[in-house]
Amino acid sequence: MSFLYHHKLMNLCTCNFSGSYHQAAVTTELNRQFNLSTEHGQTVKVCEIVAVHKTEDEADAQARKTVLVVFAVSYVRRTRQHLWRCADVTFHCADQQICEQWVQVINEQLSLLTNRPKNLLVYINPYGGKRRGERIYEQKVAPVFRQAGIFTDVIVTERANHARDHLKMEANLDDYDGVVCVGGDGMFSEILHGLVTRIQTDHGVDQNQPDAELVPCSLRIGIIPAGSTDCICFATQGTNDPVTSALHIVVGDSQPMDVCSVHHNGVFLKYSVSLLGYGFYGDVLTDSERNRWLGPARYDLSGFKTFLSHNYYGGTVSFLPADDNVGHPRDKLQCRSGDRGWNVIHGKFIAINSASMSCACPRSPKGLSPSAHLADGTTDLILVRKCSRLDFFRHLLRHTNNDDQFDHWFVEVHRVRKFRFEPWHPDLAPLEDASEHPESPDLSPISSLQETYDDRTAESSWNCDGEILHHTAIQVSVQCQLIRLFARGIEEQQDAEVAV
Ligand SMILES: CCCCCCCCCCCCC/C=C/[C@@H](O)[C@H](CO)NC(=O)CCCCCCCCCCCCCCC
Ligand SMILES: Nc1ncnc2c1ncn2[C@@H]1O[C@H](COP(=O)(O)OP(=O)(O)OP(=O)(O)O)[C@@H](O)[C@H]1O
Ligand SMILES: [Ca+2]
Repeated sequence: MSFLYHHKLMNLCTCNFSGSYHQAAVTTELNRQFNLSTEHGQTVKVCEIVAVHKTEDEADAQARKTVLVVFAVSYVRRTRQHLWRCADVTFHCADQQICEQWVQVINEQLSLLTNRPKNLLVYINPYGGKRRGERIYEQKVAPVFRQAGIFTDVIVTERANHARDHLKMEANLDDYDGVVCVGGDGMFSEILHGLVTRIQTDHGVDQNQPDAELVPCSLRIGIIPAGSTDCICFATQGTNDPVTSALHIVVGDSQPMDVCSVHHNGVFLKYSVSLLGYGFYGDVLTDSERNRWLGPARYDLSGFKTFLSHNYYGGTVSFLPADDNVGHPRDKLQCRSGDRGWNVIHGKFIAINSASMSCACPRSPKGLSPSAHLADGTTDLILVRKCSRLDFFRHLLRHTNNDDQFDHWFVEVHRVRKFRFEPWHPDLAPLEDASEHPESPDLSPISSLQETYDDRTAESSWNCDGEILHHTAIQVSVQCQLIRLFARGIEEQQDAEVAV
């Protein structure tokens, strides 16, 4: 008998068997990666099969006037730009027993994939982004989970911090293999805080100790993008598409990720996984909160306004470079305990950004720091000093094209493990910043906007993954691989099939 590839009636390669086809042979075939040898040479890996099920194909059976048994394999198909879709390939055969054997063996093989989640706790923010969280989940994600046989408990949040508090205090984490967040970066931040805090509490770890060794979370987090920026989702899978996210969850992907802990004078403030931004991105966020009703467009409006304000802020940044532990045999640094190798920079800054991942998002497909790594225990500290509006505009523009946004006299970038920021105290602030470029004329005529601006007293706020921090003096420390996502990082572009 032969298995027929639906529509094109292709023989399933090496499966042209007659008589009884015993289970071991089927397993061997599967172990050989389940080759659907079509004219396109397509291969489906067992680990990318979503589900297998017997189906009816009466119309086809009538047309051929034979009784055909049919089973369908749903699998992950890559389309363009890191988009994944669930595709079906249907097999026909005349022998019911063989058909059942195939279904059984494929299911057995799938059950051996222990990285796949079986029970998930899902939180939906109905107010994130364009307020489509519930619809996105019901229409695009729930059917994929159902098909893959995943059980879910779904909670639609009723207030801000509902998900965080539920995870922190109520949820029975033993019941689940993962937590799914339907929303944007702010909603992800809730899940992150709920989960990390819960694990530390359960293990008696005090988060207020900046040097505490935090306990990594065993539960993975899935992100179904339904927010305004969706940077964490975009930067970890290359697209902000709900179906793609659902499929990364189904196949049980695992991507470790660094988390920055932020303290103020020894008191824990927040965790961050993407952007910690003072100055420009802090001001954009503060302004945008007043215009939440505008949805994602609020960031463009506030970005434009903040750009025109052209504020800069005095302060001192100290950081511990990532390569400090390497040293040099002639650096005269003897082996002693305590913090060594801290660099200190005083200056007036338009922006101080710490990017723990690329922060790629639809607004900036390569992100704030295109080469930042997700799980290397470091964050990229980007210092944008006071410069003209035109220069800052050029710098921003380079986030949208292939030019190097760090290649400006007023921008420097350091890969660090820890950093601190201290705003200048008004009485102690130097009158002039020696680091300013001698030739940095402000070419724009908008200086009247700054009449009341005093850079010795002005303070910005920190944008911590889209949440405002209420302290400006902060200490930041990267916690290497504290959490894991249902993701695999951005895949090298493969020869994607064109969607039909
Ligand atoms: C000339 C065009 C330049 C466009 C430059 C775009 C750079 C965009 C870089 C985006 C980086 C996002 C980092 C992710 C941060 C998230 O944790 C956080 C929470 O979701 N999102 C934001 O804070 C939301 C941050 C949103 C920031 C939007 C900034 C828009 C700037 C617009 C400047 C306009 C200048 C026009 C002059 C004529
Ligand atoms: N039921 C709710 N009512 C009001 N606010 C909520 C509710 N559930 C969650 N939130 C809060 O809504 C805020 C924004 O949510 P979310 O991150 O999902 O969308 P966004 O801000 O539009 O997107 P992004 O963070 O990607 O820019 C979060 O800070 C979250 O705490
Ligand atoms: Ca990193």
